Amino acid sequence: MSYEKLPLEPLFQKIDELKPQFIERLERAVAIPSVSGDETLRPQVVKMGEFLITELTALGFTDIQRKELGTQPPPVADANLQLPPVILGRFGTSPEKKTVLVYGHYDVQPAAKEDGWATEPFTLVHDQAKDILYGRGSTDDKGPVLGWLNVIQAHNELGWELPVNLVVCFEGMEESGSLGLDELIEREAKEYFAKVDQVTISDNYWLGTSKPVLTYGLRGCNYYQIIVNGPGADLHSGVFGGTIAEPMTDLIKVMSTLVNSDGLIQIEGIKEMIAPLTDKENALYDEIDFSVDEFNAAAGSETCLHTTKQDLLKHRWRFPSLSLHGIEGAFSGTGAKTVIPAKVIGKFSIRTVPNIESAKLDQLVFQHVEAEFAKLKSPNTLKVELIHDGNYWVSNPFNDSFTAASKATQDVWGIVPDFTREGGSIPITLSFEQKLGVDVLLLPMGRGDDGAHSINEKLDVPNYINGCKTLGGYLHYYAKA
Ligand SMILES: NCC(=O)N[C@@H](Cc1c[nH]cn1)C(=O)O
Ligand SMILES: [Zn+2]
Ligand SMILES: [Zn+2]
Repeated sequence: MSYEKLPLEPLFQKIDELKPQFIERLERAVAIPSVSGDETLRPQVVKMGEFLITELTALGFTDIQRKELGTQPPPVADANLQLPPVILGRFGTSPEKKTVLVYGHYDVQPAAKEDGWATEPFTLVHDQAKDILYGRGSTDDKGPVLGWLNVIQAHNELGWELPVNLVVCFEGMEESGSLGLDELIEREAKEYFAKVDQVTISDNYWLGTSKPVLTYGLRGCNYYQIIVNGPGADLHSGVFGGTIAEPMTDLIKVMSTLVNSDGLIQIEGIKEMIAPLTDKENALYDEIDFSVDEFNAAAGSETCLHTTKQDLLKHRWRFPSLSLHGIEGAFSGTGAKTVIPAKVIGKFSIRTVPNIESAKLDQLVFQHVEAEFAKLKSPNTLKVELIHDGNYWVSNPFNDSFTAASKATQDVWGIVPDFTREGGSIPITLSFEQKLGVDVLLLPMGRGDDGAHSINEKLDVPNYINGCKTLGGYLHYYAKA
C-alpha cells in the first residue's frame, strides 16, 4: 500500500532518547505482583492501579477516575473480596479531534521462581546481550499499557499536541474474566465514553518473531471447575487406601473424558455449534506468513499436533480447544507425601469460536461432567461450575483504524503487517464494540515467543521501543483518516 508519510521522525527520535526512562517505568510496574487470580494478592492489584493513577497524573491526564466495581461474585473464598478498580483518564477534550479509547489490563498471571523461571518473575531483568526484558507482565500487559503513557511523555517533551483525544480504560481483572467491566462499559457508554470514536487494544502478540501483525479476531474463554468432596479430612493412604472412595481418582476419571490426546473435545454437542468454514475463509490461511518450526521453537518442543501451517492456525484461531489447567487441593510438592486429598478441585477451560453459544456450552459441559461422574457410582459428591466466561470476537479489518495502524507499522518496521486472528481471549473486546458501537483494533506490541502466561515472560527492547513508536504513529495517522 502506498501512502503519504507523516513527518513523525522527531517523535520516533524522542522515543529512542527516552528509552532508559521507559524501561525504568516498566521496571517499577513489574515489581508490583498484581496477580488477579490470587485472592491474597488483591492489595497488590490495587497498588498497581494506584501506580497508574500516579503516572497518569504526572503526565497531565485529567478527569482521572477510580471506578469501584463492588465485591467479587462467587465462586470466591472471601465473599467480601473487593474487585480491583477500573482506572479511567483523559488526555485532551478538543471537540475538533477524534477520540480514541485505549484499553489495557494492569493485572497479571501468577508466577513463581519455582515454576522454572531463570530470574525473579517480579524483578524486571534487562539481558543486555540479547536486549530482552524479562519479567511477569512485561508483554502481558504492562509493557503495552505503559507504551501509551510513554507516547504521551514523548509528546509532552517535544511540546507536540496529541493529534487525538485519548481516553484510557485500564482494568485489574482481565486475567480473571474481566468481572464487573461489562456493566461499567454499559453504565459509561453515554457518560465517560460518550465521545469515543474508536477503541484500540494492545494486549496480544505477533504471530511469529519477525513480522508485525494487526489482529481482527479472538477466541472466547469459558473457565470451569469441578469440585469433588470425599472424606472429612486428608487421610493416610496406608491406613485408608483401598478402603474409601478417593476424590482424586473420581476427578481424574471425569477430567480424562473431556478431551482426547489429539486435542479433540469429547463433550457431545460442541462441534455442531462451530460455524462452517467457507472456501473463501479456507483460502486465507495460505496467505499468512507463519512457520510451524518457529511455533515449535516458541513452545520449546516438537510436540505440535499439526504439521501444516493451515491446520495449525485453524486449530489455534478457528476451532475450539479444551485445556486442563490444574487440580487445587492435590499434592503437588516435591517428595513423596502419602496423602489422600479429601477435596480436590479440577480446573479447565474451553476456548470458544463462532457460533458457540456460551450458555448452551455451559449446559453441555455440566451435563457431560455429571453424566460421567454418575457412571462411577461414587459415594463422593461432585459439583461443576463456571468460574468466568468471555466472548469470542471477529471483525472486519478494512476500516480507518486498521489502515492507520498499517501505515504506522510500515513507518516503524518497514514492512506491511499481516492481518491475523488470535487464539487467546480479551473478554471485553466484543462489549466495547457492541456497547459503544465503534470499531475495535488490536495492535500488538510483543512477539509470538514472549511466553505470556508461561515462565520467563519477556519483551524484546526493540518491540517495546518500536511498539511505542507504532502506537504513537498510529494516533497521528488515525487523526488524519
Ligand atoms: N493477553 C490476553 C490474555 O492473556 N487473555 C487471557 C484472558 C483470560 C481468559 N480467561 C482467563 N484469562 C487469556 O487467557 O487469553
Ligand atoms: Zn493480556
Ligand atoms: Zn494474559
